[in-house]
Amino acid sequence: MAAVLRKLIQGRLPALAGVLCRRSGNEGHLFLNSSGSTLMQPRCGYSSPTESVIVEMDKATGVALLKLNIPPVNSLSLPLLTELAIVLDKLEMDKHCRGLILTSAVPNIFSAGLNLFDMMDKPNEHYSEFWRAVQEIWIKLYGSSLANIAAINGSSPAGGCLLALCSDYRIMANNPHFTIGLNETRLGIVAPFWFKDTLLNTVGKRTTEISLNLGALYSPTEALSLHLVDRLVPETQLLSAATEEMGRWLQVPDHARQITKSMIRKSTLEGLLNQREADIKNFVEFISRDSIQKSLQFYAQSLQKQKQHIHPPSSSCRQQISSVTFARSPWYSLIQRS
Ligand SMILES: CCCCCCCCCCC/C=C/C(=O)SCCNC(=O)CCNC(=O)[C@H](O)C(C)(C)COP(=O)(O)OP(=O)(O)OC[C@H]1O[C@@H](n2cnc3c(N)ncnc32)[C@H](O)[C@@H]1OP(=O)(O)O
Repeated sequence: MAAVLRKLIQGRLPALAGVLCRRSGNEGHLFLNSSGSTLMQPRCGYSSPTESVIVEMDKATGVALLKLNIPPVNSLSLPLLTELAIVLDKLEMDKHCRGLILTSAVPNIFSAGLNLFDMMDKPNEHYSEFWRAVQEIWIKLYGSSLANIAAINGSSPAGGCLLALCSDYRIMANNPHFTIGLNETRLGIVAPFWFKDTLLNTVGKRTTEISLNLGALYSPTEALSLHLVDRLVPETQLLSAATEEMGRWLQVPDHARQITKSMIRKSTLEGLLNQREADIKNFVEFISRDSIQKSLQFYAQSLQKQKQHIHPPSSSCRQQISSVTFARSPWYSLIQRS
């Protein structure tokens, strides 16, 4: 079974594998730049603010801390997804790496989900390439043989929530301004079946039904009560809590944990692996419809407008606006009763 998981992961993006550069003089740190070309060039200074995926490897424990670093909101664009795929391959192939903690280097945002502009006003070839990259990340993360903990240090809508759902365990910073959930229907789009399956496997059918249909975004406290996340901690303790939790997962022999994980996730993974091309075709057909494009444009504009109403838009104020707009969910009480 572990071999099945490994096979799922290896052999994808083979041309890109192995091009990570290791920072000389700072052992165990991998840094990638959002420009594909720089990936090929070993560099000695990596403190530029344009680093989009940062990996800090603790060689003593074999735990990699992976930080998404694309301000302002860590939206999952095609270049970011491509880089992330390379990093995940590299970590999977590193025999010393046993665990992965996924978090964000951007204050208050874990990830804003898929980059809206990769789904708007583009040729079908772009949609197709973009969706393949989204699939790839899900396959790698959901099928990862590593113990994987999400340290959710900010808002995490839609694709951001999906990233967190791929982990084995989710710890969220207990900040009432943060929200998490699959809110796709609020944008006039539809979460594909494998987003749905990932949520279903985590929170069960009734909560999935209500959450997905209504596009609900939850506060950390709500998310905990629905088992969308496993634990809340004060923001300042998030990384230490994730590290401590990782210790618990790494006490289990890797092969036993990997085979168990594979047994539980294999059929869900195969659901997509067996029909990737059809899923890409569906996505392209759906996203290129005029009505869907209009919905996305309207939504993207509404994000802009929220800011225009406030002068000047302090970051704490903007955070509150987003929370009020998307998070307060009257349907939450329905779930509580169900
Ligand atoms: C038959 C069925 C077939 C089905 C086939 C499949 C169908 C399609 C499936 C598609 C699945 C989609 C998944 C997704 O992930 S869609 C993305 C959803 N994301 C969101 O809804 C989040 C939107 N953003 C926010 O709510 C807030 O930005 C956030 C709470 C994350 C942060 O708030 P804050 O106030 O701090 O920041 P701003 O809102 O001011 O944003 C700053 C700038 O960032 C831009 N932005 C925000 N989110 C995105 C994004 N997702 N993509 C690109 N850009 C984004 C925002 O516009 C601001 O830009 P400017 O500074 O230029 O104004």
